[in-house]
Amino acid sequence: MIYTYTLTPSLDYTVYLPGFSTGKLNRSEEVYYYPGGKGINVSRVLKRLGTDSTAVGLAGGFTGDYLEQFLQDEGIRTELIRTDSVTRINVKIKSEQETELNGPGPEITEKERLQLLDRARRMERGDWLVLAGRIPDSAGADFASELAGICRDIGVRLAVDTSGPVLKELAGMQPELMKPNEHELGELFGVEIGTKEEALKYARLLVGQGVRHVIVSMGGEGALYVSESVEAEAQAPEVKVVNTVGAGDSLVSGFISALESGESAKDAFTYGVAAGSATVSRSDLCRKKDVDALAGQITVTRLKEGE
Ligand SMILES: Nc1ncnc2c1ncn2[C@@H]1O[C@H](COP(=O)(O)OP(=O)(O)O)[C@@H](O)[C@H]1O
Ligand SMILES: O=P(O)(O)OC[C@H]1O[C@](O)(COP(=O)(O)O)[C@@H](O)[C@@H]1O
Repeated sequence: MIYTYTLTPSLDYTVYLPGFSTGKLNRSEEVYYYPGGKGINVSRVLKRLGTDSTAVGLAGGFTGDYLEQFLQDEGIRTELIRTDSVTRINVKIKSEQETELNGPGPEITEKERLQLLDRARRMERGDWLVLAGRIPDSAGADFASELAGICRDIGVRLAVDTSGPVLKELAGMQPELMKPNEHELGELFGVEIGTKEEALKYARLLVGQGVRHVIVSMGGEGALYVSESVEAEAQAPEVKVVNTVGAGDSLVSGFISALESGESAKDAFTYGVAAGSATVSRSDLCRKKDVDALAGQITVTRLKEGE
């Protein structure tokens, strides 16, 4: 089973308008209320790609009710702990530019923290735990490393798609997959990353620390894949950009879904990039038929042989 962990879910209030000015009244023409949070997006895309998962996390208030119902209506298994904090609303403004306003995550109590850790203890060898999105300070400084320790002890494959100082700790705990974008990778090593060559250098350092698969996503530039035996670079296909929210999450979903179907890491990487780009071209995440079509158009260059 694949479990996605979202400590900071959201309702993504997504508005489209032709022009947006700060300090003025703006009227939007089209609005959507999508469930959000990175792990939630991973579960939604996995479902569309035909792979089941369970969305674990916290939900509260009217937005939490909406979120849970929405996921259940899509046939996604949920194990959301009900919390007193109202699930945040993240505002995504789509105009000439994309502007985002993300709220803080919930205040996590000690009881909730222990529940999240206990749930991981009941997972089985070979399961995936996808830890995605921000980890609020209230979860405690050692939450992520405790969770990673549980995964390591049981043999649960940990996929990490988060940001901030916790990335450094997790990199040393043998996660199966890390998917930083170039900025998160740079932050991890205290450098600015501007080219694929620089990204490759730091991705190799992560593999050297014991991460099995490293994917560095670089927006419209595509992505890099690095493991001990294979290194590859993918060009993203040209697509009309409608909404980039969830592109990184879709990449993670495409990669895991394809690996679970028995694809090689390189083919899974290609499928992941296709899923990321297919998501960008739609308002509400990718559809399988678009991912399948794009996967055939992606150029992947092997930088190192193997597998
Ligand atoms: N403008 C774009 N055009 C085509 N594909 C894109 C674009 N932006 C993102 N993607 C696809 O989505 C993937 C993840 O995007 P990225 O923005 O790097 O992730 P994150 O959301 O984690 O920052 C990219 O590797 C690429 O495949
Ligand atoms: O575009 P990405 O990075 O894949 O993730 C998008 C998701 O992340 C969020 O922006 C939340 O991010 P954080 O948990 O890092 O605050 C959600 O609103 C959105 O659904």
